[in-house]
Amino acid sequence: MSTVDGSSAPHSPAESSLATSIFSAKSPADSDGHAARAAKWRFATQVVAVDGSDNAHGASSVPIFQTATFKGMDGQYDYTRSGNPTRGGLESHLARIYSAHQAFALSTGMTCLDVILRLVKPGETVLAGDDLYGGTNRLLTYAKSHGGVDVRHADTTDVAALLPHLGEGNKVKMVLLESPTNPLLKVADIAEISAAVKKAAPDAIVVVDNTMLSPYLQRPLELGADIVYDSATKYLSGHHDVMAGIIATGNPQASKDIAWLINAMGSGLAPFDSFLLLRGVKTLALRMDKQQANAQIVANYLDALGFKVHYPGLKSHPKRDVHFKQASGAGAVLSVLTDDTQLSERVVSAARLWGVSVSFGAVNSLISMPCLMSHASIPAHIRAERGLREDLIRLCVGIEDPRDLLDDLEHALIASGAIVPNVDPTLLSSDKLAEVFRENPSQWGIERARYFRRPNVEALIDGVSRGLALDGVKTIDSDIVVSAPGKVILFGEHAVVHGVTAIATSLNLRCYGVLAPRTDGKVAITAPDLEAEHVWDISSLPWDLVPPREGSAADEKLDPVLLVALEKLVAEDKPTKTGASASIAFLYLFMAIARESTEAPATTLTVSANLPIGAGLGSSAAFSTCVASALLIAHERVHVPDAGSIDPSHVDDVDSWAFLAEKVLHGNPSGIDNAVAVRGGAVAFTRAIEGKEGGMDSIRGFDSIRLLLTNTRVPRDTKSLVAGVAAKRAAEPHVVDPVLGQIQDISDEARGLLDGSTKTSRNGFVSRLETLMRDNHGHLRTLGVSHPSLEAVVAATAAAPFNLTTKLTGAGGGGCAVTLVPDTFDDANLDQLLANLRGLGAEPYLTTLGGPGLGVHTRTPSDLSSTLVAAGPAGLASWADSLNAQWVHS
Ligand SMILES: Nc1ncnc2c1ncn2[C@@H]1O[C@H](COP(=O)(O)OP(=O)(O)OP(=O)(O)O)[C@@H](O)[C@H]1O
Ligand SMILES: C[C@@](O)(CCO)CC(=O)[O-]
Repeated sequence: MSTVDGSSAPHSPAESSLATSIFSAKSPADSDGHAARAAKWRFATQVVAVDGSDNAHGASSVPIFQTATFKGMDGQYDYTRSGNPTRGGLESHLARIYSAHQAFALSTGMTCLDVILRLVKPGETVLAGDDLYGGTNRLLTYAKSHGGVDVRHADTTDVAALLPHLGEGNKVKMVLLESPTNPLLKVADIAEISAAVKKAAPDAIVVVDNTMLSPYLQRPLELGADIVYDSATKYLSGHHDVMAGIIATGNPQASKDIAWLINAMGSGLAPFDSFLLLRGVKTLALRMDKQQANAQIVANYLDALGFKVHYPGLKSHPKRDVHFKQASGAGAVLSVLTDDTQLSERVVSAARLWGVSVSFGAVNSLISMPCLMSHASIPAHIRAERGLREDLIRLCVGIEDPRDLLDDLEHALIASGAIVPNVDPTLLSSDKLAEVFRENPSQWGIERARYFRRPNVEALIDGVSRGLALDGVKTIDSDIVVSAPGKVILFGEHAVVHGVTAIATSLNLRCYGVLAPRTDGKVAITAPDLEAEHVWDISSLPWDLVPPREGSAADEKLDPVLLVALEKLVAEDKPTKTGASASIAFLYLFMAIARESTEAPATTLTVSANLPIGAGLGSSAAFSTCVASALLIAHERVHVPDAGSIDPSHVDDVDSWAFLAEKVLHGNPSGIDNAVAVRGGAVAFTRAIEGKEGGMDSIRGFDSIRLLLTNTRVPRDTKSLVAGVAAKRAAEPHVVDPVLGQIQDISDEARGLLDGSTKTSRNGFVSRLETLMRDNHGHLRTLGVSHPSLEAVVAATAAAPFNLTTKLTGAGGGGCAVTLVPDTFDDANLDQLLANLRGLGAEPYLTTLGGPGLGVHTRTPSDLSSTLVAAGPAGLASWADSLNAQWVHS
């Protein structure tokens, strides 16, 4: 019997666990051979078959003997430090599942190591692996500094690296291994090392920390190790609700030594915690199967995305064969490198379902950064020496539905910028992917990864370092000053999107832009009319998403992936709706024209217009033309002559890029607005569509008519109005298609009248134009793009004594109306009409039609941005004139 002070050898049930196993207890005679059959039960059966016989009432689970002392002098127990029936029940059960001579339950895994290290005397050597849990490392360091123990580290993946330490003259008492290691999942050949140690240093013991796999997947005692320990806080308990450690010994001497120490130190597990652990361990096999299957899916997914993943379940693991020789599964811990510590931090902090926590082995999935958490106690330089990189993320996989685990992880990877969507026409549909999941979940992880890819990290890092080395940043020499006009569509708006000819002219209201150099590696847009001011680090833009392109003209289509990325980026600033669209269009062109961050000039674009914005007068095309031309000039792709006009091929390039920006702003524009903004004058424009040839002819007759523009001041959005007409056409082609045909007839007739090819009197000319305008407005109403505010203007102008004809212009839905004012219209009546319109809350413009398209200032003094802003919309025309008329045009 053990004594309270532990001075004699302890006697606990665990000591005789094999002899008193449940099988012999239940059937001492073993008359039916049950014990022999039960001894062959597989692990999953053994782990639930806990002996409940050792209690007076036949309780089917081991009761909690919550007592410190036991009465009497001759019973099996006297003092719980030395032995307790609950702990004893746990220990005898664990001895079976570890294939151990004896098993001991202690308060934590680190206590286990502390007890085991006491087997080493001062002056003796512990030879340990070089990728150890941080707490292990800390305790070894303490044993060295306070216990005089010589601690050495070696690469345990290579037996040859251990041998020099084991030879004659070395006092190796203990070889301490983890396999696989935490967190690098390095694998040591336990059988080979045990044999080598026995041969070269027969007195040394081999100790294995088996926490990463648990006895379900690996039993080192069967491989020749002398002592195994486990942090039972992990897989053995499985629920992170108890702290415990298990030591399992392979031979009587080790059992005797360990039992003596535990009793002497008093580190045995408390009764209630023993109960919890025994409860948890019964589901070990079940939990581990699911966790491991999930881990394989996660590893496959990350590996297929191109990350460096450490996991023995992957074919790429260098010691996969060794691992599966000694273990029956790959476990549920893996680690992954992102190549960027901050990126890793962002991934970890963006995860939600994956809990950010130290430890592992519980049913819940966890994510952590070992260098900041579990391994932070290892000095940084030693971590670096041992290949433990700061960007390493450890994933400890639980039993959740793997689809939710990947959803959450994927979300974290996307949100942190670690992966970007992959546009690939061969990707599986979501139905097909769901089928793959049902049939082969592990393959599903790989298929799912194909939807994404890693951005070009080198380019990003390169960009960042360039962003820091500001001296080398590209910019422009001096301000680039540009301007472009708005437009009025007289006939054919909306229909033009569907291939009908439209007739439009430029306006003397314009947008002005100044692109100014910066020296801080940033790019910015300032749009005082929208109260928008935004700035971005050039290096932080998603350069890897810029689609490849050849030639100087723009792509025909927007890249949806880049667009979505820019929408997200711009949204971070919480801009207004118009500020967001202007920023996205600007950044899209900024990136697509430069193609690479190294080519992008650090600049600020300041824009302001005396055009009403979002009123149907082409403010977006004027803005787009300013953006495109300023950037192309910055890249020296458009040359500005000292005098004369801009080269027509350069004008075409500006038009193609302005059209791309219009696509950002309008979704599906016809191209008429940018054609007019870039080239000026009046045009008959037909979009090339569905095999029909497009075309653009200039026409002259506009300058001979007087038009009144009235802004209803009802805001609207061209993009949604254009989309609305497309939707109506799809739903009611029998209504819309005939209307489109009639608008084509109207445009054809108007074109003949305006260019003079249809001969008629002046009165006949005006009255025919009025009829065409009235008809066209009626058709636009049928298309659903008029608005009560526009109808109010139509009515006010049609009323006596004015009797004028008005139609909406541009996208409608509010915005502007255009009224034909005959030559003979009385000036006093005009004043009255203007007053009436203002009375409606509208804003009438008497403005000049026609006029130049793209304008570029040739000798720009610097620092014009602030004067542009100071001029304000009303002062822009005189501001432009004050620049000494050194403008060239398209
Ligand atoms: N002065 C400006 N400063 C900055 N951005 C502008 C300016 N003018 C126009 N924009 C951009 O163009 C958008 C307005 O486009 P929208 O198509 O709604 O109006 P519009 O071009 O005036 O009308 P329409 O295309 O029917 O002629 C704004 O949201 C903004 O993104
Ligand atoms: C409504 C529309 O026809 C004119 C917008 O100014 C659209 C377009 O042509 O792009």
